[in-house]
Amino acid sequence: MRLAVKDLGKHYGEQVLFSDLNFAVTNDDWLTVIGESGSGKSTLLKIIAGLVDASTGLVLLNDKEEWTYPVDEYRQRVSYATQAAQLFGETVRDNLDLPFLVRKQEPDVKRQVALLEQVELPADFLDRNIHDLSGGQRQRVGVARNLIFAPDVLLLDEISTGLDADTKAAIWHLVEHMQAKAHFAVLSVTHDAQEIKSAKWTLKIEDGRGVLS
Ligand SMILES: Nc1ncnc2c1ncn2[C@@H]1O[C@H](COP(=O)(O)OP(=O)(O)OP(=O)(O)O)[C@@H](O)[C@H]1O
Repeated sequence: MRLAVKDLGKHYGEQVLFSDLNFAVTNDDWLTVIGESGSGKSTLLKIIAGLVDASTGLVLLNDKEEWTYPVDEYRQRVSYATQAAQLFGETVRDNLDLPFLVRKQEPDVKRQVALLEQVELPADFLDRNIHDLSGGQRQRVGVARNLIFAPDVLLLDEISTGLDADTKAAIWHLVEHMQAKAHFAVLSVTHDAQEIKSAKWTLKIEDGRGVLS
């Protein structure tokens, strides 16, 4: 698997966020995306997720442009998690059933419970009403939903912002554990000092350019 960004640029009217971004990620890579507020980090992830159009350049998944994939297939391969996980329906189960339903499969309760346990939520959370969850619990359920089926690329948009240290640790533990098992690539946008400090590979968006280091 290889996801590449080629000469990518984005502007809103006169406002140029970035231009000529070039990089590629492959299995087991973890690229941490940093830069000042407003530099376009979230926009970059949304372009890669297929939610926002680029102004110039290409996003290639396995050498094929992202738009050539059927939308459902692309979303399954390139999974996007945001700061405020959008849960829907009534219960946690509704949310963890979704990845199975879009694949026309019967929900696998064992797998759902295993994922919950990895983010330190007990099995009976499956029947919790989503409105009764704390922010950190919602985020854990959101990330568990992204990882029920391993994607090729996991996009994390400031998912640990505002979370307490235990919740952050539980979520990172799940992502690292699943990456070691399934070998997907991670692109993670963050302002978290600890996360930036421990990053092995970073893309800094600075003055509209991307600097890899
Ligand atoms: N749909 C839109 N229309 C016009 N401008 C937009 C739109 N979406 C984002 N922007 C602008 O693009 C700029 C970059 O936004 P983006 O959210 O990508 O930045 P960011 O680097 O992720 O910022 P932060 O670190 O604060 O989350 C901002 O100035 C924002 O106002």
